[in-house]
Amino acid sequence: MTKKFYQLSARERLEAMDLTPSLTAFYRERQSDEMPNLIENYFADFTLPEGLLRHLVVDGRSYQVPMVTEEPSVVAAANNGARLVGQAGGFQSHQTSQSLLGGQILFQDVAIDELLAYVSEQREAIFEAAKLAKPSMVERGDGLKDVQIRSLAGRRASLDLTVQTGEAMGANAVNTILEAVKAVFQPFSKNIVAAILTNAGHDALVTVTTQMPVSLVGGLAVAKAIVSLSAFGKVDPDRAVTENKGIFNGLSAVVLATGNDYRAVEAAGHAYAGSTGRYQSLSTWKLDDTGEFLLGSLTMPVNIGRLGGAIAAMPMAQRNLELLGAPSLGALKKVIVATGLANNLAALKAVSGPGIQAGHMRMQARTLAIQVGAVGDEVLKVANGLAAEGAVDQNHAKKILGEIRKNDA
Ligand SMILES: CC(C)(COP(=O)([O-])OP(=O)([O-])OC[C@H]1O[C@@H](n2cnc3c(N)ncnc32)[C@H](O)[C@@H]1OP(=O)([O-])[O-])[C@@H](O)C(=O)NCCC(=O)NCCSC(=O)C[C@@](C)(O)CC(=O)[O-]
Ligand SMILES: NC(=O)C1=CN([C@@H]2O[C@H](COP(=O)(O)OP(=O)(O)OC[C@H]3O[C@@H](n4cnc5c(N)ncnc54)[C@H](O)[C@@H]3O)[C@@H](O)[C@H]2O)C=CC1
Repeated sequence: MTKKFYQLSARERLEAMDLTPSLTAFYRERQSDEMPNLIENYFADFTLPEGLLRHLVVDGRSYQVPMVTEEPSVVAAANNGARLVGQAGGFQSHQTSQSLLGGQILFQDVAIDELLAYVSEQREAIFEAAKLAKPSMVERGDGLKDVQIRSLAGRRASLDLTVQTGEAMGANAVNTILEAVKAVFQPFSKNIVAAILTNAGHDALVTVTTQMPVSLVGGLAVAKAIVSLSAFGKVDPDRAVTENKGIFNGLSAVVLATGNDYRAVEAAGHAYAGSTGRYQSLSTWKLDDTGEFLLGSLTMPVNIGRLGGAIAAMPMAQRNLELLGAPSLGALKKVIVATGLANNLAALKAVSGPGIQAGHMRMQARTLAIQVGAVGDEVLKVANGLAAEGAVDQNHAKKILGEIRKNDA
C-alpha cells in the first residue's frame, strides 16, 4: 500500500514533492537527524541567527543571554538597553507567583447554582481525579491547587482549574488533568463544550523594574522624552501595539532561544495588555518625585518551562540554558522579562530622541546588501557604503554593489 506523505522519511518526502534538482539538493543539505520528529511532514531545518546579549544584570547576577531573531538591530538594542540599566545596578525582579497554569472546563445551558453545588459536593473527587491523572506531579508537590466556578454570559460557565506545573510549562499536563476532571462531571456531560488549558496566565505574572539616574540616559530632557512617549502607550492602542512589539523583539528572542512556546507567551502578553478594557503598553516609564531618577517597570504573564515540551529535544535550547548558567525556572522568567524591558528602553530612547532610522537602518543595511545580491565581503562593503552615503535603500545598495564589482573586476 502506498504510504501517506506523513509516513515517508524526510528524504522520501523531498522526492514526493517533485521539485527541481537544485531545490531538492538545497533542502537535502538542510535535513538533520535532530529535528524530524519534532513536527509533522518535516522536510528541512530552517535556521535563524542567534546573537548575544552580553551582560544582562538581574537581581545582582550577570547573565549572557542568547537571542534568536531575524530582525537587524534587535540584539544591538538589547545590549544598549541592558548596558544603560547595568550602570545603575541592573534590573530588579518581583515574581508574584509560582509556576501556575490555568485550565478551563466550559459549560453551556447550565444552571449556575446546580453547578456550584455539584463542585462543592465533588471537590474531593475532582482533586482525586487530577491526582490519578498525573501522580508524578503530586509526588513532586505539584498538581491541581485550586478549582473555582466562574459564571459567564448566556447561561455559560467556566470551571477554572489552577495547576502548579513545577519546572515545565505544563500545557500537556494541564490538558491531561482537565480531561480526567471532566469525567467527574458526568451528570453535566451534555453541557460540557470543551476542556482545555488557558493561556491567560493570570497566576504567572512576573514584574521587572529599574531605577536609574537620568544622567545615564543622557540627562533630564532625554528621560522626560522617554516618559512622554511611554505615556502615549497608555492612552493610544495604536502606539501601545508598536511599543509592545518592541518589547517582544527581545522577549520572544529569548523565549525562542530556550526552546519555549513564543506563541503562548505573546498571546498571554497581549491579553494582559488589554486587561483594563483598553489595550495598553505593557511597560511603564516615569520620573521619581525628585526628577533625578527614571523608573521603568514591566509586568506580564510568563508561562514557560525549563524542561519538557521541545526543550529536551532541541540541542540548541539545551546548550542555551547552559550558557545562561542553568537558571532556575523563576530566574529564566526574570531574564526573559528583563530583556524585553531592555529592548523597550533602547527603542523608546531612540524613537523619542534621534528617531529609529539612524541606528536601525545602519544595521538594516547589511540585510539590504544581501537582498540586492551581495555575498561574502561584499555585504559589509555595501553596508559601509550605504552608511557613508547616508541613504539606506535598494537603489543605492544596487549602485554600490555594481561599483564594488566593477572595481574588483
Ligand atoms: C541601534 C542602537 C543600539 C545604536 O545605538 P547608538 O547609541 O547610536 O550607538 P553606540 O555605538 O553609541 O552604541 C551604544 C550601545 O549599543 C550597543 N550596540 C551598538 N551597536 C551594536 C552592535 N552592532 N552590536 C551589538 N551591540 C551594539 C552596545 O551596547 C553599545 O555600547 P558599547 O558596547 O559600544 O559601549 C540604538 O540606536 C538603539 O538601541 N536603537 C533601537 C533599535 C531598535 O529598537 N530596533 C528594533 C527594530 S524597531 C522596532 O521593531 C520596534 C520599535 C522601535 O518601533 C518599538 C517602539 O517604537 O517602541
Ligand atoms: N495552548 C498551549 O499553549 C499549548 C501548548 N502546548 C505545548 O506543550 C509543550 C509544553 O508542555 P509541557 O506539559 O510543559 O511538557 P511535557 O508534556 O513534556 O511535560 C513535562 C514533562 O517533564 C516531566 N518532569 C520531570 N521533572 C519535572 C519537574 N520538576 N517539573 C515538571 N515536570 C517535570 C513531567 O513529568 C512531564 O513528563 C510546549 O511545547 C507547548 O508548545 C500543548 C498544548 C497547548
